[in-house]
Amino acid sequence: MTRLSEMMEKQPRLLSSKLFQRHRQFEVVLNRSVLAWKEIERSRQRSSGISSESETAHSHAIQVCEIVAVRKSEEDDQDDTKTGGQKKAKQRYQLYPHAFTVSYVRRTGQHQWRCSDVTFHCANQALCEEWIQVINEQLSLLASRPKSLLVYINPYGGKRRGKRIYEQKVAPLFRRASISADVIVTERANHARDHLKTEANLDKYDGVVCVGGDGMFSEILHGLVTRTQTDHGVDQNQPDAELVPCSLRIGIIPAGSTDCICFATVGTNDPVTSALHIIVGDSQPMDVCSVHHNDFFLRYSVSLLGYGFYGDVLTDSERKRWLGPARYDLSGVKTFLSHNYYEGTVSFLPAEDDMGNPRDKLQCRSGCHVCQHKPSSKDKPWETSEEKEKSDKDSSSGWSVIRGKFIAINAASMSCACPRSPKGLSPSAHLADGTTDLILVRKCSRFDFLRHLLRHTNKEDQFDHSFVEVHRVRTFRFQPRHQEPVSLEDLSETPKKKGFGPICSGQMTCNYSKAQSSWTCDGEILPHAAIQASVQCQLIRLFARGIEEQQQQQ
Ligand SMILES: CCCCCCCCCCCCC/C=C/[C@@H](O)[C@H](CO)NC(=O)CCCCCCCCCCCCCCC
Ligand SMILES: Nc1ncnc2c1ncn2[C@@H]1O[C@H](COP(=O)(O)OP(=O)(O)OP(=O)(O)O)[C@@H](O)[C@H]1O
Ligand SMILES: [Ca+2]
Repeated sequence: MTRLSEMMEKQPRLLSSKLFQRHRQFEVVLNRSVLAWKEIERSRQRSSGISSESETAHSHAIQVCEIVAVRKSEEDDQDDTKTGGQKKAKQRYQLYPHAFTVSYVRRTGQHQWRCSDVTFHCANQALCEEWIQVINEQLSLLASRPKSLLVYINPYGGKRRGKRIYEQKVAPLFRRASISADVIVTERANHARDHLKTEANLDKYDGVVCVGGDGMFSEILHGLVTRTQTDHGVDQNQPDAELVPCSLRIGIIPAGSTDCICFATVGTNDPVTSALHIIVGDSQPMDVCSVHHNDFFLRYSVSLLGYGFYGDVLTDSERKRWLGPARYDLSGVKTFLSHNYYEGTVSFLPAEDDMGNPRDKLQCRSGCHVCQHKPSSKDKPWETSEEKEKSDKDSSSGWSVIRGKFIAINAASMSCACPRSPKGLSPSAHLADGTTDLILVRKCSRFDFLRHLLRHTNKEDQFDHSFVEVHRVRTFRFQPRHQEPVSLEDLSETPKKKGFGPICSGQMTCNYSKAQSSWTCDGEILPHAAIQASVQCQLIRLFARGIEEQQQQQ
């Protein structure tokens, strides 16, 4: 076949017909990108001088790429039967028994999507079949849509509703869109990760879906990234290794406690919305931060890598798993009252100036320009501030070094927006820019820290405090103080950690050598306090499109 005839073959056919919907006649047009229908009666009224006010209400357009499926209608598909007009529907069905139903994405506000149906009646069977065939031809040209998925369900995540959510809300939509799914209900923690790492035949699939929370997503991330590196002979233990991006996209059906990754990539944590993003084949690249201790790989992070406050909250909340999502609030209050601080040294390599900065109020949204701009060199540092203490070696290589007493050290590779904090830990962090926002909260009063925390829940700037600084970085290191060579002067200082009430209490004692917190890495506790973290730009892709700027109500 010649190239021209090949191209002709791939060109979708266009259609235009007069079809019926309810008791009205519509001009229905399908072109390359849009299916549109407009009521014929109303247009005539307009041309005869009668008000055309209601015309827009009766003219609709949907993007072909947002059509879920088309099928031959059953009698039940008649719109009027649902709205009580059974008699009319029956009459029309007898008059025009040949009908087809198009299922499509409808936006309902708050970034939520729903699957809606519209049914068109045709004058004859051939026309009806032609419409179904042409719409299906168009859908088959959408190459980014998955046909086959591997689904892992955590039956114990969040409020333990994962299985029900999948069976009742997601599986019917996948069936409607002719997506085949192999489902594995996990039997233990790390079941999904281990299966992906070694057993799963990934050639069969166009994507992997997890039904659960951020912990379950983390399992899929680790399974898929590790599998990809193994297949390509890349050693994850080398902090400088150039990791190979994963070819399969990941879908998240939210059914967990925090669902921060779903929330920050879709704008809501709603299972039906996520299922529809998978069906239409959306693709959102995402940064992954690799975390090492010396030359030993620890974990990957996509959301929050936190030491001090959040590390302590997570450590405490692990013992309260039975409480479900409320465990974070209880441990949060307890940790807040403990008011601990930790000493150490943070070194980081700042991102270039043109990568924006965490306080520029440029939020990462669908089609984000910052994320589309790929830096030419990873090593060009931005200018470092004078206040920072720098060793000769470090200043020459572009590293900034900050030594201090910190209540929290947080690295947010994405905004970390979630229902608890709708704008997130770093509202202007980007999903796929190859950087993480490093937030340092220095020792301050309880009252000041509370003011800072509260700003995560309102519109005020949580970085606008003298004790908070934030840097956009490509890589950073942390060294807790007690692991550094200790000078006599250091030893004469007071203990580095204070508790609430009795000074020696809880998980830590006043023992100087234990004055450390732990890192929480997307909700998992790391076994080492001294770490090195590097952002791997766009290592994975999700079935998402980022948060949409404007809600088009339909
Ligand atoms: C006064 C209200 C202040 C509210 C401040 C809320 C800030 C919340 C920021 C949430 C950031 C979540 C980042 C998500 C990370 C996920 O990868 C991870 C795995 O699911 N989840 C957590 O680490 C789970 C982290 C959960 C952290 C909950 C922290 C709750 C703090 C409550 C402090 C109460 C102080 C009360 C004083 C009277
Ligand atoms: N069958 C299982 N039994 C026990 N634990 C499991 C099972 N399957 C997965 N897990 C583990 O459960 C943990 C929590 O899962 P998930 O993220 O789905 O729910 P969650 O309640 O939101 O937790 P998180 O707050 O960590 O996001 C995960 O770390 C995962 O490894
Ligand atoms: Ca990022």
